[in-house]
Amino acid sequence: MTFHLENLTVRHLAAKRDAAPALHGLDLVVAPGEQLALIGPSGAGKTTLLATLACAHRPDTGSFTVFGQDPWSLSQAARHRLRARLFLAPQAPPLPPRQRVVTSVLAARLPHMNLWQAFASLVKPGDPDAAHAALSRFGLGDKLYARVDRLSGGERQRCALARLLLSTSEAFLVDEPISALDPALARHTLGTLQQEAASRNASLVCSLHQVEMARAHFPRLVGLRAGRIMFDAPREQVTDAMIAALYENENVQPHPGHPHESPDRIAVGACF
Ligand SMILES: Nc1ncnc2c1ncn2[C@@H]1O[C@H](COP(=O)(O)OP(=O)(O)OP(=O)(O)O)[C@@H](O)[C@H]1O
Repeated sequence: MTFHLENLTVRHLAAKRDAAPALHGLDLVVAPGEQLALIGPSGAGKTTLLATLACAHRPDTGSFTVFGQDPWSLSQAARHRLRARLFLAPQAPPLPPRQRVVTSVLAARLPHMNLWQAFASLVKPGDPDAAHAALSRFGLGDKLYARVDRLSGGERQRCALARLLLSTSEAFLVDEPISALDPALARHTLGTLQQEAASRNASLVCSLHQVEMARAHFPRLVGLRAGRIMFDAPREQVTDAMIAALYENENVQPHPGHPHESPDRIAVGACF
């Protein structure tokens, strides 16, 4: 199995001692090549679960294995090697702003370079053709030599995903990859991720706020709410009622304006 979680509880280090854990008693098994979408309201624990799978959060209790190994019983060096088999794509990728896109994408190969090769690749990109091919699959072939800080939010997200194509990872953990994309690009991006995962039999765990996209694209849906798994089922078995229960009472109430702030006053204030 790629991931095996039993009764896993995870608490953020920065959380108050009496705060509820971010994840409670989770049971989850993900096989090689399996593709699943994590859905659930804001704060449900999707990002925490992805980071836990990526061995970035140490669970409080329960059992957790990645490729059959408990990462937290390994030495730091062994855990680092295990992590190199996983690719975590965060929602806001921390790409160095002044770097060229080509250098940023080729950084996916740094774990396999010695110090000298790594330094040389920062000065002169080693394999721009590979970076170009990866970017092209996300529709960004023309951005090869652009600076990262001149990309739009959606382009930056896809630039980070292009790194995934150059990695040798066996599991992809992707946090809201389409949050900044229009519907056509979103479909294309999910399709590319899924194709890549299928071609290397990698597991794909992807968090999404777009429930209909999750239902349309992923064979298995895991619904998280308040840190607990509400359902884990093939998409055919996920009903509208289950989705409604997952998001129940999550509608945000509009913020009441101050009584003296008429829209006119706010608009005038905005002009000055
Ligand atoms: N670094 C942190 N320190 C303390 N608590 C945190 C931290 N990060 C997240 N949390 C808390 O953990 C819980 C789960 O957060 P998480 O970011 O995993 O949710 P999410 O489902 O990914 O939300 P969203 O859809 O808004 O991204 C929330 O209650 C959140 O406030």
